[in-house]
Amino acid sequence: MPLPKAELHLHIEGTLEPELAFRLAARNGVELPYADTDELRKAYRFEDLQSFLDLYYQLMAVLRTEQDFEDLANAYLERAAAQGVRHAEIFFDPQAHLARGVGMGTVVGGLWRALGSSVENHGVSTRLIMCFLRDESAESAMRTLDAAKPYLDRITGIGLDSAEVGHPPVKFRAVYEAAAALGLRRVAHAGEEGPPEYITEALDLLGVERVDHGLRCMEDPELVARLVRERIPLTLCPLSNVRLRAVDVLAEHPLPAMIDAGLLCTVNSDDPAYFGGYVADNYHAVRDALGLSREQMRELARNSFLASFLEDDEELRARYLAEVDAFEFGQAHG
Ligand SMILES: Nc1ncnc2[nH]cnc12
Ligand SMILES: [Zn+2]
Repeated sequence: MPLPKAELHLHIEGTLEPELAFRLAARNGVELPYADTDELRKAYRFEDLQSFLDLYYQLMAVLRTEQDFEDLANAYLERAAAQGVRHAEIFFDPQAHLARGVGMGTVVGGLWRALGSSVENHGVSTRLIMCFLRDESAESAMRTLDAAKPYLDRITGIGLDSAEVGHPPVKFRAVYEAAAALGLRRVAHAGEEGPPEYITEALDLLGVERVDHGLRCMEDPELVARLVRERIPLTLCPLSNVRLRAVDVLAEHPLPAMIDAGLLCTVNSDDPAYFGGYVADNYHAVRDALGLSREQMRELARNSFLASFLEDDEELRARYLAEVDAFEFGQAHG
């Protein structure tokens, strides 16, 4: 049995495995510029965030109907459950679909058909977080928030993703204010490729409660001290960082230094279909490459539930935390 955990940084479109991509392409009459799944997999060599995003947006062309989004989410939830995920806060990128003529109702409706029955079907509780693409305009983000208004009963929060450098958080101040007024929780990618100042901006100008990645905070000791003091969770994605060259090799990942600094670190998979592993694979990879102890692994799992948006169900959070505390590690821990 795997260590119970929450996954807090997971792009549902990044769970599109090559086999499912080809199945949906055939179902929808979409032609992919790859002969087969092997040839597609060979394209999974990335230089940086942008080279990954190019493929990530290209493959989304196969997602067209509610059924497609439901199938995508169910495939993820099934894999996540097998990896010990008890709770998942799932990102989606509506602008990437709206731009292709796929409506908000199709995306949210399809995802919800899987998420709404996930506790019964997979034993995984879920929340949905709508991300804005930071390389699109602030006006487009505001229009997207408007388009989401009929669906806010199913959307817990907002996030900010896509190409980071050159698109500082300040650009989205107004839309974050509007989202906060609607009662939405706020997170943002910051400090993945962008500088530590973007993390500070996300905190001060967007009011984020969690920072996605936040890796580059380590370049600014004062920022680290603040993140520790304010107990701001970071959703780290170690295999993603290696694949997108934010770190050279896993053995050089700053996770141990971040834990030692007292940061509230969590481990997540980001876009597991593209980066070579789901969330337990990330836990195991850092355990092996960085020599994390059993108690550090348990702490990461505890942190994932502490950092989750379960304020509306503290009983459930307490139950998950008790599961982590009671977990008995096997030979290969975690
Ligand atoms: N790692 C990542 N960073 C920014 N945007 C993303 N969209 C999907 N994965 C992402
Ligand atoms: Zn991400």
